[in-house]
Amino acid sequence: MIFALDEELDKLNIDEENGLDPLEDVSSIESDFSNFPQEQLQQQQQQQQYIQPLTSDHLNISSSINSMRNRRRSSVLDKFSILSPMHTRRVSVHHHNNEDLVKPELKRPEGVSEESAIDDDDEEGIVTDTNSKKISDFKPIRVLGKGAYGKVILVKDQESSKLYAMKTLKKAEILINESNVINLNIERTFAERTILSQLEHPNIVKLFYSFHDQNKLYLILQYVPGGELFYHLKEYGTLSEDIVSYYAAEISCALKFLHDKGIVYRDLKPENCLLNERGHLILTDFGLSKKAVDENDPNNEGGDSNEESIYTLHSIIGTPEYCAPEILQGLPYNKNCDWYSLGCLLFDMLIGKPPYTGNNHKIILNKIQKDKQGPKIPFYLSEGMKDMLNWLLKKDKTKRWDVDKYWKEEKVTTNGNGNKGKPKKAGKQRELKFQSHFIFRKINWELMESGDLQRTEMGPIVPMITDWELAENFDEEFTSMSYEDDYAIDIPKSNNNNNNSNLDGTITGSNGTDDIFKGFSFKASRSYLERHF
Ligand SMILES: Nc1ncnc2c1ncn2[C@@H]1O[C@H](COP(=O)(O)OP(=O)(O)OP(=O)(O)O)[C@@H](O)[C@H]1O
Repeated sequence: MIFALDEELDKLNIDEENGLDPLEDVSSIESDFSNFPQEQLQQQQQQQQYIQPLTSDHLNISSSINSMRNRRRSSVLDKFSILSPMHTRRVSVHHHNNEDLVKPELKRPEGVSEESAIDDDDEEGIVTDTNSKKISDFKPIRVLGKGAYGKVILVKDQESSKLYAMKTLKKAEILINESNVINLNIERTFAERTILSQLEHPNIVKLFYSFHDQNKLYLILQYVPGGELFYHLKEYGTLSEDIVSYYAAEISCALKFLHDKGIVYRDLKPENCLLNERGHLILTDFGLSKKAVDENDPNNEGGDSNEESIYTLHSIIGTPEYCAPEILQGLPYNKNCDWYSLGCLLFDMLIGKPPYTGNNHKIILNKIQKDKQGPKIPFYLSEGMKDMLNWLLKKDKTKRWDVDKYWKEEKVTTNGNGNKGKPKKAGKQRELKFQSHFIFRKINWELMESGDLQRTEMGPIVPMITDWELAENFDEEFTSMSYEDDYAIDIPKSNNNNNNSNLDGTITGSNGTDDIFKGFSFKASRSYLERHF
């Protein structure tokens, strides 16, 4: 369901309902933490190298909040019936009869070849649709989660006994939709496989294989056994500032990495943040991510006019409670929207709900617009945290912290006069370097950015795992589900009965989907597989 928000979310406005207002307006807080003594920071960092593993003191148990926390899925394209501003890709809201359905011209997204791999330096890196893995290579164990187009199942490689998370997507669900959404669905499906096949980052889920058969598409992903951050938030209610700062740093590293590659993530929310066995945060679900054209790239010769620039994306997409206001308004946006979503996620972790909630995007947008001074932030948060939230949650994107630009202090910090370069605020844009912010005083950015920290240290919440196959950190709502429907091995129908299927599962024929999913299969290079297992 698209932008379908649980009505229960409104009930989370417990403070308003009870006449209590623990929130204060801190929009005027623009304190500059650049003056925090650096030596003291470094000393602190050395002493307390990383944040200590979780103790009960770290957790602000809030049963009233956690009992009401509701899952917000699925985040797909919004169907804007009322708002239809300029630059908005309009998506129809009414249902068609089959006869009325105008079959769109289906096309594989630009840039997706029939063969692909992470490296081409070893021959295993290149696969075609016919020699990739197949469903029968994996034994299903249990369901881990459920998305818009299928389930995510914990599977075991029959040959190696390694565990993976297998994301299944039903072709019919992708294709049987309102006609003008189909191409966007296909684009979304390919985007996830293409983007993930090109990434390698310690805080981003790894894709090892992808393939398809007659009815489904499969992504064989790294199994992240610690479950969703959502699951842990549901358990604990809210988290301490130390823990939140740690996750903020890990998510920021992943977002910055994506942005540097021209990718906007667009779907940051606790359901898409998983914890690995060491308690580090792993971003998953790249179905809404977009690799956009860099207008400044001299190699970009204009290209397809349908391509959206990284500087100006228009699709209305995401989960409204974590969406930047410009997206909700249907205005052009850029990678800066991910930093607003980070603000919403931090707010949620600290307070128990995102800054604005409501039954639909319009209610949320109204609330954002009504709140001239920005969201109300509780008085009990530290000044540093208030400052961070305030700068990320600026509704005017031109005033929002441009984290990509002001990411970190360059190595040489002296200006022409030999004075130490001092971060400053100029006009309305914040020029303080993100990594130097007070809330990150305990983070060793160098280790984190290199991935060494994730390899050698535990994160702040180390999930309880007695047996990886039990998937103990996943909601029973999912683990108790049947996987029969999503795992069924398709027996391709023979070619001479006009049923449009080939032995490799690709569809050919006159059903309008000719070869549309061809090129979906992928196998990571041998070196990549060896590095991660
Ligand atoms: N690599 C993984 N390891 C463990 N669990 C996973 C993994 N990937 C996904 N999951 C689980 O499955 C759930 C659904 O996965 P995902 O968000 O990728 O599906 P989706 O179809 O894109 O969902 P949505 O429709 O909500 O966007 C996740 O929230 C998570 O609980």
